[in-house]
Amino acid sequence: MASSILSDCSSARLLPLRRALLPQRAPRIRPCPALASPRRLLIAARPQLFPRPPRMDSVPTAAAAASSAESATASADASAKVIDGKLVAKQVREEIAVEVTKMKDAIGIVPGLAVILVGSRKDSQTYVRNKKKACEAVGIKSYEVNLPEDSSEEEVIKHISGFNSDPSVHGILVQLPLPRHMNDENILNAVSIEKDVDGFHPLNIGRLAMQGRDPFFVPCTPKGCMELLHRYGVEIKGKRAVVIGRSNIVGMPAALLLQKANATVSIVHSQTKNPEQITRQADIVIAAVGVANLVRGNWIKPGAAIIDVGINPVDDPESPRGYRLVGDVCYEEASKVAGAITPVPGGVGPMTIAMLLSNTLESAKRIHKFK
Ligand SMILES: NC(=O)C1=CN([C@@H]2O[C@H](COP(=O)(O)OP(=O)(O)OC[C@H]3O[C@@H](n4cnc5c(N)ncnc54)[C@H](OP(=O)(O)O)[C@@H]3O)[C@@H](O)[C@H]2O)C=CC1
Ligand SMILES: Nc1nc(=O)c2c([nH]1)NC[C@@H]1CN(c3ccc(C(=O)N[C@@H](CCC(=O)O)C(=O)O)cc3)C=[N+]21
Repeated sequence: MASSILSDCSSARLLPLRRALLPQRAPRIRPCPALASPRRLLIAARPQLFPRPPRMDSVPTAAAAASSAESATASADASAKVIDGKLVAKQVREEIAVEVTKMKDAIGIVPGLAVILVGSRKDSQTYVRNKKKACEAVGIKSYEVNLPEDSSEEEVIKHISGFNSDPSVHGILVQLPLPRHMNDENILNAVSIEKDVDGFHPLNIGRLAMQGRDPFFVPCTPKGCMELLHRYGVEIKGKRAVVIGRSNIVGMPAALLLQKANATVSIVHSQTKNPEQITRQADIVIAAVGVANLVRGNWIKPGAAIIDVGINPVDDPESPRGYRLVGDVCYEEASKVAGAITPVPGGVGPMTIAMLLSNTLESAKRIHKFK
């Protein structure tokens, strides 16, 4: 039966349609062996992960965060706390909306975000549309430029330069991936670091990596992961963390942030031997790979906090879209072992957009010296 096959982490299939939409990434999905029974022993041994209530002391926050932790659910045999990114992102957006209004009333400035999209990938168009909607909802002004797939680097850079010198724009985002003929580095380098709300400029990444320096902006997805850990009261200092994936936009900055927060960090990548064994030592796992259900239940230390960044479309004839999204972590298995876990969808994704709004507000405040 299709539905039971799809609920099994071992047999979800990457959607062929989406395969065509992901030219820079080969389809990656792990057929997994049947569940081994010893994992069940781990469940009994699961220690207490959350000795204290969730903290709410970082990005603008509200009492609602407490209710997010309280609303964390546990299904019949899945006992991990659900880290509800959708709910936290909503709270963050509400807090940003308040700040935007305050700023507008006090100094007449409305934060502005410019998004540049090159080409016509359906997934990128959807992301850009969602970003625009999110901006509108909190009162941030959005500017959008759509360029054809065969545009030159110079054309893209011309638009970036225009936004760099436009005082109504406080944040600039170039949607990735760019067409193959373009050099990402040349383009990302052209964004003024003061407006680099994605945090992808090499100088921002360099500052993130250095002791005693701070970047202008922290990349949105890793920032969202950290925010979820903070808001759910997951202790980071002195803990062992494993980041699976080392991309410039997620894995690498996530590892830097965990390290800055005083975790002891290991990075697992495509050439790592024994990734299961390394991951099993972690109190905190951030998975950012792009392989559906790569991380199985037996990779996880009982009680660990799992942040699943992966967004992988898999066939689902029962879903209206014909596919559904799953993470890099086999949720079904992991939620029986972990102490807390983000779902996909509804985990890190909505936080990425919320952090983009947060970075745009932060930029406008900094540029206009508004506290
Ligand atoms: N939720 C959100 O907001 C966001 C979600 N994403 C999703 O996160 C996932 C990762 O994205 P991104 O970082 O851009 O992907 P990349 O393809 O750029 O990087 C993937 C990383 O995973 C590593 N990797 C690949 N295969 C394995 C494996 N079998 N075992 C261990 N490591 C492996 C690669 O290693 P190596 O370096 O050796 O090649 C690489 O470092 C995707 O599913 C993407 O859609 C991305 C951005 C935002
Ligand atoms: N310059 C740039 N900055 C980015 O931050 C960037 C990018 N390029 N290119 C693509 C990736 C991917 N990304 C996501 C954002 C939101 C969701 C998201 O909201 N996902 C929903 C599901 C959405 C759905 O149902 O389709 C969720 O996980 O709940 C996912 C992925 C940002 N990225």
